[in-house]
Formats: sequence, C-alpha cells, structure tokens
Amino acid sequence: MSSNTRVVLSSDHAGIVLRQAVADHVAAQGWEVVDIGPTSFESTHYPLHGAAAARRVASGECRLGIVVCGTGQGIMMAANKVAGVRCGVCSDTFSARMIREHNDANMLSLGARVVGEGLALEIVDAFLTAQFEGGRHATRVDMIEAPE
Ligand SMILES: O=C(CO)[C@H](O)[C@H](O)[C@H](O)COP(=O)(O)O
Repeated sequence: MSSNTRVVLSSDHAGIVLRQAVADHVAAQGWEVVDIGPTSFESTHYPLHGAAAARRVASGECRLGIVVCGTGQGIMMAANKVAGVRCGVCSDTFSARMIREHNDANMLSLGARVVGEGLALEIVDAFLTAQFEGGRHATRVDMIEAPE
C-alpha cells in the first residue's frame, strides 16, 4: 500500500446514509477517511460531489476515493471527467477487485439504491485490499490515459 492511506468519500443526498456507513467501515480498517460531505439531506447535484472527490485523488492528496449516489452511475461519470481518475461502479465484489487488479482504478462508485449496506461494505473491502497487477494491464491503463 502507498504511504498515503487517505480515502476521500463523497456522495449526493441519495448516498449519505451509505457513505456514512462506508466511512465508519473504512476508518476501522486503518484508513484515514477524508469525508467531504455533504451532511444535509437536501437535494443536491451529484456532478459537484463526484468532481470534488476526484480532484482530491487526482491531486495526490488522497490515495483512493469512494463516491455514492442513487445508482452510482452519475457520480462515477462526473469523477471520470477529472484527468487521472479511473472510477468504476460496482455492485459485486469480483468487479471491485478486478477494477483495481486490472484497471488500476483509484475510485469506486456505489449505488445506494442498488446495493444494500452489507454487500456495499464487502465491495469496499474488495476494492481496498486488491492491488494493481501491472504488466500487460499497465499497457492498457496507459492507453486509457492517452487521450488525456
Ligand atoms: O443516481 C443518481 C445519479 O446517477 C443520483 O443519486 C441522482 O440524485 C438521481 O439521479 C436522482 O435522484 P433524486 O433523489 O430523484 O433527485
């Protein structure tokens, strides 16, 4: 693991409850949680929060990021617009492991209206404990980054 053990968390209003459960869970694993909100359940706009979390990762301030919205899709799209961020939506643990092992994902997106808390926390564990395998996968990740 990198010496940077900070994980940034963000969500829209639909993801607040799951994000708070993820924050507690991730902190219990020894990661330093940087939770950038929001805390109000007032309706908000997921692109703002996806981009804000992604900038923390792209800048190197945080090693990894986890974002949550209703489906996980919109906030993932917003995060991926920030150069250097590779964010995948996962609803299963296999994909969560593979996006790190093969795609070197640095952000995970969850759908609070798609997965229950128990599964979501297992997905988080799979994402946080997997390691990028490099090799042929590094060539392909470089190809993802090339247009940036
Ligand atoms: O799932 C989402 C985007 O992919 C977000 O959670 C949005 O908030 C959702 O699209 C709309 O949710 P709302 O609560 O009905 O505003």
